Amino acid sequence: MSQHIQQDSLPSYLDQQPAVKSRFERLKQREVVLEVRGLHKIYEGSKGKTLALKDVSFKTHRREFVCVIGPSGCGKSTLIRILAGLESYSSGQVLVDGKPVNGPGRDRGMVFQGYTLFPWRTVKSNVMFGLEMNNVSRSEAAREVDMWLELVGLEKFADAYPHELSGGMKQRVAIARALVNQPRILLMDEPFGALDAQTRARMQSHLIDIWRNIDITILFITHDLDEAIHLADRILVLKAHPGEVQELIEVPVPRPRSAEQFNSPEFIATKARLEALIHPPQSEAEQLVHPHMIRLVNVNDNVE
Ligand SMILES: Nc1ncnc2c1ncn2[C@@H]1O[C@H](COP(=O)(O)OP(=O)(O)OP(=O)(O)O)[C@@H](O)[C@H]1O
Repeated sequence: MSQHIQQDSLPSYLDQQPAVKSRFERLKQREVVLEVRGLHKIYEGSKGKTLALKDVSFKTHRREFVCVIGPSGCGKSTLIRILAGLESYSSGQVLVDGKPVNGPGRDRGMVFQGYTLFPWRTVKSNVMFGLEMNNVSRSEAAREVDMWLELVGLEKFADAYPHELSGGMKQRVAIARALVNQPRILLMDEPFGALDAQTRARMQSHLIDIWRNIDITILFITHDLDEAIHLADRILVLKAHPGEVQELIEVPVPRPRSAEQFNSPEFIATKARLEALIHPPQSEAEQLVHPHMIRLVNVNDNVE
């Protein structure tokens, strides 16, 4: 497919091929695993109150892959921390399988951007941690851990320590650790944000493989529009100040997904829509506002 598809010859991101359309119809008939209703979050800080989330509502169906994107400060991390039960909310409801979320629970696994492994524990012992917390017997835990390490392709590194692993491998351990409790939802906050481009692409396909093979619903935060389109069934687009739902986009790119699709008309049309939502053209007045640049040190040479 040509890299240079003219914007005006693009299909609409709302157009869906029959296979994509029927997949969404089936998806919407699956049970709702996560429901967020009228969620508000107000932070009270030294500078007064910040309305971080305003009336956020959406539903996620079983085995759906939802990505959340939006400009910096739109409340993505606040949202995922509330869903994980790590942050309180001011009003609204968060329901997992119809039950209100009041704190962290086994039904939700979490993977963060930073490497959050315990450096003094081996890979196996890191993955076992979640099971120990839930009082699973050692023999059962060992069996479970072996299975999950195999799923993320790290069985040969079971006895390695985190400092012996690459960034991608550490995130695979973090994924195994989140999945070992067999949660209903995997909450991922920019999990591949610190990886180099090649490792990131490999981790994306790996995550798709895992998701296809197990009964898991994924909510994945990213800044990267390509990543969101490549991974998601639907993309929740938030806007900032206050963080509100702008649109919930059904990604028209067929599955199975592959790197070749990055240049397909559906992909490009979806990306153009996301860009228009996230980086709307600046008004003339806004364009005129430049930060005041001051020269802090004496420099004589001209760099241009
Ligand atoms: N603990 C806090 N106290 C006060 N305000 C906060 C706190 N945490 C976040 N905020 C504010 O809430 C809003 C949403 O922040 P949040 O970190 O959730 O956004 P984000 O979309 O994840 O940002 P980024 O993409 O830059 O990580 C911002 O205006 C932020 O300044």
